[in-house]
Amino acid sequence: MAALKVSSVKTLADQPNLNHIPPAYVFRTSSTNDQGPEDGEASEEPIPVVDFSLLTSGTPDQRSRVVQDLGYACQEWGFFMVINHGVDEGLTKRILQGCGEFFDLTEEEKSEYEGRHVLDPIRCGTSFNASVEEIFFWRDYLKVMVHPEFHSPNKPARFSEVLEEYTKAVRGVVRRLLGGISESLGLESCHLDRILDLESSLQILTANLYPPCPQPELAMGMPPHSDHGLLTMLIQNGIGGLQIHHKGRWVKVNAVPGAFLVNTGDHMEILSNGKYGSVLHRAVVNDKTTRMSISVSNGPSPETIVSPVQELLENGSCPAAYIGMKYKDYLELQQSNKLDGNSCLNRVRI
Ligand SMILES: O=C(O)CCC(=O)C(=O)O
Ligand SMILES: [Fe+2]
Repeated sequence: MAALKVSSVKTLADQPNLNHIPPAYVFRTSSTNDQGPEDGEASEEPIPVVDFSLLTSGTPDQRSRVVQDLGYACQEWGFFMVINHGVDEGLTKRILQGCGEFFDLTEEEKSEYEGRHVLDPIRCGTSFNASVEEIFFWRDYLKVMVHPEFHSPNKPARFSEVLEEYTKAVRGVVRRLLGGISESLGLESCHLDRILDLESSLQILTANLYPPCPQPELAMGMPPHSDHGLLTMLIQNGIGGLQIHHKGRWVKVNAVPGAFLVNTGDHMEILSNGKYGSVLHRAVVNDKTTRMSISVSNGPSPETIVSPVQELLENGSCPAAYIGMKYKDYLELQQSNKLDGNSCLNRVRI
């Protein structure tokens, strides 16, 4: 029997006089709300900031300080903001606008990109994996694989040029950051680039749309999860909602305007043998404004088998804590299941 199609949250939120969310969207009940640190009120704390310009053109001293900052941010937080990254502000505006226009296409136009399989290069839909979920998230999405092979929906007009330009610029920043992170692990700066075959890195852009929700305290935009890949680079339309899990608490991310919000992914945890843990994060919704975020996941090449870096295992004195798995296979496993914490990592933990 064909699965029942779940309509977009955008369509739902556009209904006049929507005062309640349908029961299928109730993620939290008042009895599970604010119960302890797992679901408690999010706090505000200063989050690590990395000045990218010092990594690329600072003095040797400044550079080594940034490498240290990166190591600290990856080890203690799994999250940091990147400022002075050199990606043109106009380009960032255009990609946000282009993704907004994609969500504004008619349902019929968008249905061309629904996708049948989780590894289809272009997919749009609602929630995370509506075919296996009982509770839906207050989120619509567009996912596009942009590297090593470039794909793009052919609407809206000129979207594909902006998509290509933006994701290429992000790849440049990611490669330099990974060079710094490689050094922070005591490796040569090109080490990760080489063993992960970053020339053919798999890069996926995901646009997330969170329309205003009449009962934001009951719904969830994206539940707690970790990302596949090495680094996820996120921007948003000026509206907050991202929270990260830090030392047992949820921390609200108050973004520095123009900064990239960067989090470590599962494959960073695997290759660093657990030193740089993949951070849990979630997106909450609000009842006033549509929030949009664009996350770009950056992984190794699809064929790379990711396992802990040999040099970090210190000749057997520190045993590998993860088995190797091909990145493409891990991705398929993660995308085919429900979004549930970092449960996919358990499949490769020894
Ligand atoms: O919208 C956000 O802030 C988070 C999005 C996210 O976690 C993702 O796309 O993986
Ligand atoms: Fe995420």
